[in-house]
Amino acid sequence: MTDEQKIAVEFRDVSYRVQQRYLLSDLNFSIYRGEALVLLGRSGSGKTTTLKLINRLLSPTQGQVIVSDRPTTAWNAIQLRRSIGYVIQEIGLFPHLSVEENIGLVPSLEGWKNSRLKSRVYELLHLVGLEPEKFASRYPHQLSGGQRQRVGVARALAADPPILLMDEPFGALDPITRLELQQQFFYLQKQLEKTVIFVTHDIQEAFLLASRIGLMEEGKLVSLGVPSEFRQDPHPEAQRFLACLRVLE
Ligand SMILES: Nc1ncnc2c1ncn2[C@@H]1O[C@H](COP(=O)(O)OP(=O)(O)OP(=O)(O)O)[C@@H](O)[C@H]1O
Repeated sequence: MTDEQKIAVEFRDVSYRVQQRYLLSDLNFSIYRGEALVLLGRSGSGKTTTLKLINRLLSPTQGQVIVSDRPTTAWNAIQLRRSIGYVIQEIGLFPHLSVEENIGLVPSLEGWKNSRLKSRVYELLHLVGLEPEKFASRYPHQLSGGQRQRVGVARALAADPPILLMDEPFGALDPITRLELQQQFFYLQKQLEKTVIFVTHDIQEAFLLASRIGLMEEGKLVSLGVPSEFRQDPHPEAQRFLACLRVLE
């Protein structure tokens, strides 16, 4: 594979501003196929805004975000979003749709036949550790937070998108369920070879999941590297995050 073929998403000189305020500036980095890039940063550092530029919920005010070799602005927005799974914290499931209908939503919009759709939904429920017979017909309010997040992951995977965006998907869970989901997700990502961009402010989570960690501070990417490089990074914000890790050790 050439270097270009290895790249799933590329930020080229990207800035994003609202009126005169820059929420993101000078982002230049690539996300490689099959990697789990964790965007780490404190609250308000610009992580969510960066994710939204990938599935074109936002467009750069300067520069380009290239997804699968095309700038997001040249994509049909609907097609682009269907090729990118999106998991966010808590919200996201449609309350009036069953688990089965929630997971099957995108494939059914893509015109999948009922029998194929059902077997896909059941396969995905197995994959995320929920018994299909028990959960397929439930509604979101009949699930625990952890089960809802599993359904959210299954839904994001439904149409087999090559790219997954995950915005603090496990943030609201108790620590034990959280670790369980993180570990399962880690193996799932490796097995399915998805390109994942995962947002968190939790450095422990970053170390658990990341093939590379990108650190954001005030709308800038101030560090990018594999976890062992991050551990050695002298940048003050990296040091502040690493100090949180040491408290836990
Ligand atoms: N539409 C908007 N208009 C103006 N400012 C915005 C808008 N959206 C976000 N912001 C600001 O941009 C900054 C970055 O927000 P963003 O949601 O990307 O941060 P984050 O790192 O994801 O934070 P968190 O971890 O709290 O979710 C914040 O200061 C936020 O208040």
